[in-house]
Amino acid sequence: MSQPDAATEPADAPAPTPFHRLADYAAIPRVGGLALSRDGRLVIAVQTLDPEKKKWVSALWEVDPEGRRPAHRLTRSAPGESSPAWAPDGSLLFTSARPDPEATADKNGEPKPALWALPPGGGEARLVLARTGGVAGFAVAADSGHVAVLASTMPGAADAEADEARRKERKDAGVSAVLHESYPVRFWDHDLGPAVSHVYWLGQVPPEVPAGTAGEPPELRDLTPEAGPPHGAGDEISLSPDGRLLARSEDVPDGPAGRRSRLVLQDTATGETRVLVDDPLADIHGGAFSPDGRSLVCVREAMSTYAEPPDYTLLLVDVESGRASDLTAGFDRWPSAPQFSADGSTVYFLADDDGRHAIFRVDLDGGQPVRLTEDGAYSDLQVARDGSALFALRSGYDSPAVPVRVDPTAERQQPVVLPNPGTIERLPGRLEEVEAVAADGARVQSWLVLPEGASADNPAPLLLWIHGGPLMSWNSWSWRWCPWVLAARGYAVLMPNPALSQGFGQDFVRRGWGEWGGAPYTDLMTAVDAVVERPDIDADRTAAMGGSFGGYMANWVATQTDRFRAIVTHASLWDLDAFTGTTDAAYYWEKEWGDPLREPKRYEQNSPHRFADAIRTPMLVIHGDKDYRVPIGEGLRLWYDLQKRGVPSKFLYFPDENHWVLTPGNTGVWYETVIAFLAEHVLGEEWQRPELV
Ligand SMILES: CC(=O)N[C@@H](C)C(=O)N[C@@H](C)C(=O)N[C@@H](C)C(=O)O
Repeated sequence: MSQPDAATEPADAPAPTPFHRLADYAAIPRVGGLALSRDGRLVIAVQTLDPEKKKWVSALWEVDPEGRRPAHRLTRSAPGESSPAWAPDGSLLFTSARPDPEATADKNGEPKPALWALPPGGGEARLVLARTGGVAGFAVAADSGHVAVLASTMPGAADAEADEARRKERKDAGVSAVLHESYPVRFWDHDLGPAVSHVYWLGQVPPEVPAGTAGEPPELRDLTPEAGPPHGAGDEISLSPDGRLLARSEDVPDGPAGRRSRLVLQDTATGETRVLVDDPLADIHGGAFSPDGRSLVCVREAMSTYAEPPDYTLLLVDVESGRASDLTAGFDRWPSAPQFSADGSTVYFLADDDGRHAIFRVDLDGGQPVRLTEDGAYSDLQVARDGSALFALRSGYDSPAVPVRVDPTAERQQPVVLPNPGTIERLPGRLEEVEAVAADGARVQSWLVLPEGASADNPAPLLLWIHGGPLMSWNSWSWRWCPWVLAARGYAVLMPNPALSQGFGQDFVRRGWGEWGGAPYTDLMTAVDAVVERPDIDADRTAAMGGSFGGYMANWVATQTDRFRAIVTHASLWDLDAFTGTTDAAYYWEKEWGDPLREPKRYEQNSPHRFADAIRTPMLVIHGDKDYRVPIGEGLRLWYDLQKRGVPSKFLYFPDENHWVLTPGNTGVWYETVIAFLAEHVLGEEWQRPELV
């Protein structure tokens, strides 16, 4: 079954859906980030293409929480606006690299994000705070309106001037080198050091000065003057409602080359710091204050070991004594992003559950968590101050993220979608949930996207898409890996959640722990075996693809079976030993796999490169040079190993992309190349080399 690619049709012919043409796909508005004010105003961040179509730019839109009026745009600037948060007086704070006569530009000429405020009644936004290294984030105290900011600062710089002078000195001397004395040195897509993040106390947002008057730059007090490499003061902060306390996750050494995080509390008036939760066997993340400021709820991640995967629970912590109790004991899911209810008697949180990322509620006086939402994946959870509603972003394979209103008392509900610019009117096919049973009896849940017209008379070619992580699951919309772009070209897309996937219980994770080539692989094959039995699927025309861990698995699939006609592998792990020493956080992986020199077993049994001779399937290798999570060496070595063996293969290389592909142009050629490669090998069409690569 093959459908014409609208890209080859006359440009003025209407495409049936925005997924048929990559240019239309790139132009769909993308909702991300939601903030609720204390008087119930709701704002979302919406990304759209800039006029040159070179990048996506975010703007803030106001959404009607009652769902009666259409959303309207609040901000407009070329660099865009993001990270919205309301102050109690109704002004809207956000970060933006938009120009301002008084804003400090980065001395390399790149404007950096600064803190801005939109007045309560609307009008012109004004600059609140600019730093040479930019404002990386901020927190607002819910009742008092005090503000703390995160800003990267050069070592030893006592104030903004010294920070700027040190940056200039390096620039003038032509120095970009960093001397490290502790591990790690990189994180996902950026280098660590020499500047590290500090937390500054801004206090109340300074009042607006009359037009034409130069206001004094606000005075900042460094709450973390001792912040040092590699991660400085961290990047997760929250303020108590009265602004008197600041909670943050602080990164500390864990063995000679490892890190873990603990929860610290600071008095914002004196800067005095005390460790609130510190557990040598766990990472402590986040920390949301109760409405009365007396408790905090945070996430405890029991660190993994060679024998056991990590496990997560919610801790309720008494601010005064530091006493912590487990709020979700016995709950066989991994809770995250907790928030107190308006009256402080309940905690709402998110957790992967059975191919969904649902909202849950747990009462402080005991009882098991209750799932509030039926389908979809939720994020950006916000609690209305009067307790009447929850607001969040909801996505799924049926919809990209859109703002929704959720009833805090109802169970397994479908939320009310609020008018917004990101709703998709029509998808090019339909979504089904399917399941299969593995040899050991485990249930393997999958999402199956079917193209329009797939039937027994017209069976669709099948694409197995493998998720990353691996401790994640397919449950939410992804612009990066969108099955509907492939469905619009006639493919059915199978997205299984094999062993190691989250949301199916701890035993399901254990089935694959340290044995990536075992149950995770066989579960995927079980899912494919079940789906190719369907009359609307063409069992002879199949391909497999995945990114990151999904890329590892795509490589592993290539070494284990010739059943697929083509394999696409993006940002993939190829040689597990080489990967472990060069990824940004080696200690994370060594917990599961062991030290490669002392405990080589898991590397030997699971590293795809050791089985390279078995590969017969044509492969498309994709990698970004700036990927510090799965370093480029993995892609280069894989490509060389394929070429050396004469395996039909191509290498789509992105010199300036990282673990993700972030620009519209590169995203376009990513999809175009994948589509062309699949068309050649799966559909038997002639190879069409994408023009621009
Ligand atoms: C510290 C760490 O490595 N964490 C993992 C979640 C991770 O980054 N895994 C990658 C190999 C991966 O698969 N990434 C996923 C999240 C992706 O989709 O890029």
